[in-house]
This record gives sequence, structure tokens and C-alpha cells, in this order.
Amino acid sequence: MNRLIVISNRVTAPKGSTAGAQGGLAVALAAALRDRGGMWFGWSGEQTDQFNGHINFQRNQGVTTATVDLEEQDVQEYYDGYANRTLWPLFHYRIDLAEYERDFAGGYKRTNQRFADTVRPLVEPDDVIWIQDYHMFPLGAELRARGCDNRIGFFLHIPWPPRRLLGTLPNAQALVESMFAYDLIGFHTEEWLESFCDFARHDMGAVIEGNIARLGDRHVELIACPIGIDATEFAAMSQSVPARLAYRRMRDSADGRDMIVGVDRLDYSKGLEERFLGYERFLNEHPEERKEVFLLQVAPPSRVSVESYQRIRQSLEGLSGRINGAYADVDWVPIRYVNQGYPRDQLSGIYRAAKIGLVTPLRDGMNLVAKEYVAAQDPEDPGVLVLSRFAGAAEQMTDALLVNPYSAEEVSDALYQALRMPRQERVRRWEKLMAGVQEQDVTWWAETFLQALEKADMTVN
Ligand SMILES: O=P(O)(O)OC[C@H]1O[C@H](O[C@H]2O[C@H](CO)[C@@H](O)[C@H](O)[C@H]2O)[C@H](O)[C@@H](O)[C@@H]1O
Ligand SMILES: O=c1ccn([C@@H]2O[C@H](COP(=O)(O)OP(=O)(O)O)[C@@H](O)[C@H]2O)c(=O)[nH]1
Repeated sequence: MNRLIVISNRVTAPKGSTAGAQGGLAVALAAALRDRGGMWFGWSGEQTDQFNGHINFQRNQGVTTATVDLEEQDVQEYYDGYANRTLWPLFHYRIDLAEYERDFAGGYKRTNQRFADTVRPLVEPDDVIWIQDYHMFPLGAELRARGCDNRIGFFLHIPWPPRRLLGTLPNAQALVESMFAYDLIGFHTEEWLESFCDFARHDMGAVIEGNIARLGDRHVELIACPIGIDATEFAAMSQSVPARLAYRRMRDSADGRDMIVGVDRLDYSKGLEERFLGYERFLNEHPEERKEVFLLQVAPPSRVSVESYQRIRQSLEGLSGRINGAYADVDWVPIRYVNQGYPRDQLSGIYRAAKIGLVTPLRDGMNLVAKEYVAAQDPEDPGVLVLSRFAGAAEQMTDALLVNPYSAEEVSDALYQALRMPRQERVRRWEKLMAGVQEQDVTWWAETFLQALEKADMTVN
């Protein structure tokens, strides 16, 4: 088996004893790296006065990580700027929030060149390279320009926008053209894959034949391959001591009321304002349910130096305060709004204590929280997943109650239906959801992608 080099903006060193603090992606990539040997390269998350390409190697639980510090200007223009003020809003269909600045595009290019310069000497001839996400679209082309003819795959973790939206991005064609340097590109859903083909075909004259896109003398294979979670491990985690303690803490504080839970980074793509409004509508339409339920929204701050994230935080503070002010009683508050993150083992206990998992992003590449909620449930008495039809997860999780997150009426109706759902129906829906979560888990995802990459036809590239 060839050595694997994973490259991503964030690199998480696996720390076996604190499994609860890792995301599912980190767990999957670490497992793939352990199986094949290799290394995980990316940004350390730290800043340095002047970029020097110094690589910090660490070995942990059988995985080697190699990280570099970035200059403040790189972080501002590449991570905060082009990645999170330009691409993230655009790729989540929010062109009203997308900022098109030459400095961001320049910093993005420079930083990707720095990554390429730094990682290139580490690559051996038979290594397989797997680049992750929108921070690094052009990295494959930069590596090719440095003589790297290894197999290189790319996986996009966020949606691919409709062609007319992508057309608003200056130099969109150059960005997409650079992606033809890859041997295989993965998307979470068929919908995002088709949107990519739509742009490549109509705006660039690419020819699409089955799962291959051709542009001039280059071609790239495409695959829809939804990421999963470490389902079995996560279900087991929901029985761990921290999970049980968190479960007990929630049940005690619920005082016999049904809990609805939301867990999301504080991000405008997650539809938190619309969620609160949907819940408010539910309280309004069903006065008899007030004081019988409460919504726990866990929302750790994210990308805090970006203004649109500061605005959504302010707006949610106002909205939760208004709803609580309007409906609360001396012994009941309708929304518990928490700006703090929790380790995944504690989260699994919180999920298990909730009668409803409310996952209503306006647009989301996948959404692992939806899968974690299902994996954490008690098989004898599971809760109900209410899921946005605009999350990538909705393509697989059709036994959830699927809603339009923009419609407060639909969210309200789904909450009511979920609270009233007979145990038999809850079990029936959960069993189907859980079977899917277990079958297409995170190991399946990594193996499916890597097998396709190893088979990809490299004769033309
Ligand atoms: O690294 P951050 O800027 O703090 O952001 C965290 C991650 O957010 C995005 O996650 C996406 O990937 C998930 C796994 O495939 C998917 O379920 C979710 O729908 C996506 O939003 C981002 O794409 C990652 O690169 C970030 O690390
Ligand atoms: O307080 C928190 C909130 C979230 N998460 C984890 O963060 C991930 C969020 O992934 P998702 O795909 O839902 O969304 P993203 O944040 O990647 O857009 C999930 O594994 C959550 O368990 C966590 O560990 N602690």
C-alpha cells in the first residue's frame, strides 16, 4: 500500500485519551494514515512574524503530523479573507455576504504556494496525496508546477454552488481550471457534483462523460462520496462516564420536560436565526406545549475575527433574549443558548437526553451533528431527527423529518409531529437512520475515496 499524505488547513493531532475533543473527520483521517503510513500536513493554527517554512513534526498514536506557522497577513488574507469571507459565503449561496477583494485572492494564492513549497520536498514518488477542502483548491496545480506527478485527490467538504452564483466570483474559471490538476475530486452529494459539472460544461466548455470531466488535454474523475461518522465508536461513547454524567445533568435540569437540542458552530450557514423563529412559532401556535419543552442551543463561536460572524452572534443574542423575554416564566426559560463548545463524549450524552435533534442549516456540505445525534440514541426509546432538506446529510437521511429551514411553519409543524410521534414510529425511523449511519461510516468514506483515487486513470494528466 502506498504512503498517504493528507493535506488540510486544520491538522488535528490525535490524542487517544481525549477522543471526545476530536471531530469525526480527524478520527477518519488519522485511521487512514495509521493504516497506510504517511503524514498529515497543514497549518499549525499559529502565527509567526515572517514565514520561514519551518516544519514542526510530531508523532502521536501512529500518525505523523507536519505543520507550519503562517504570517499574520497570510491568516488575514487566506483564512479569514479568501477562504472565509469570499469562498465560504459564496459556496453556501450567500453572495450577499461574499467579499471579492484582490488582496484576499492574492493572499490565498501566496499561501497555497507556500504550502506547496513546504510540502513538496516531503513527497516521495509513490505517495498518494489527498487534499481537503476549499482552503486549498489550487494546491494540486501548485504541486504539479513543482514536478509532482503523484496521484492527487481533492475532497470538498462544503456545497458546490449553482453555476450562476459561482459566476459572480472574479476568476472563477481559473479556480475551476486549476482543479483539473487533480486525478479525482470528491463531493458529499450528487447535487454538488452536478453543479460542478454544470459550471465546467456551460462556462468553460468542458466535456462530461459519465464520471469524467475533460478540459482540453486534461481530465479529472468525479465521485459523490458522503462523509460519515465513527458510528460504532460514537454509539459506544454515549455509554462512557462523561456521556452518562452529561446525560444525567441534562435529565435532572430538564425536570421532566422534553429537550430539543441544536449543536452548531456559530455560523450564518447553520440557520440559527430561522431555527429560533421556527421554535418561536411553535410556542406561539401550541401554547399548551410551553413549559413542556425547551430548546438547548449549543453554539461555540467560530471564525471570530470575521465581521459576518460577529454580526450573527449579536443577532442571535438579541433574538434569544427577545424570545425568552416574551415567553419565559419564573420557573421556565424556552431557550438555553450556550456559546461554549463541549467535547464529543459529553455531547453524545446531551444528544441522548434530547427528544428532538433539530438540525436546520440553510445550506451545509454534510452536517455530522445529524449523524452523531442518531448514533447517540437509546435504541429502545430513540429521539426524532428534524433535518433541513438543504443539508448534504438529507440525501442519505430520508427517514428524518425533513424540513425547509426557511419556513417557520414547517419547522413548527415538524417539532409538533416529533413530540407527538409514537414510540413505534420513532424506533422504525431510527433503525433505518442508524443502519445508514453505520453502513456509510467515516471509514467507508475514506476507503471509498482512496480506492477510487488509486484506480483513477492517470494516463492523460
Ligand atoms: O476549521 P474551521 O474554520 O473552524 O471550521 C470547521 C470546519 O468547518 C467546515 O466543515 C465542513 O466539513 C464537515 C465534514 O465534512 C461537514 O459535515 C460540514 O457540513 C462542513 O461545513 C469546513 O469545511 C472544514 O474545513 C472546517 O475545518
Ligand atoms: O461544542 C461542540 C460543537 C460541535 N462539535 C463537533 O463539531 C463537529 C461539527 O461538524 P458538522 O459537520 O456538523 O459541521 P461543521 O462545523 O464542520 O460545519 C461535530 O463532530 C460535532 O460533534 C464539538 O465537538 N463540540
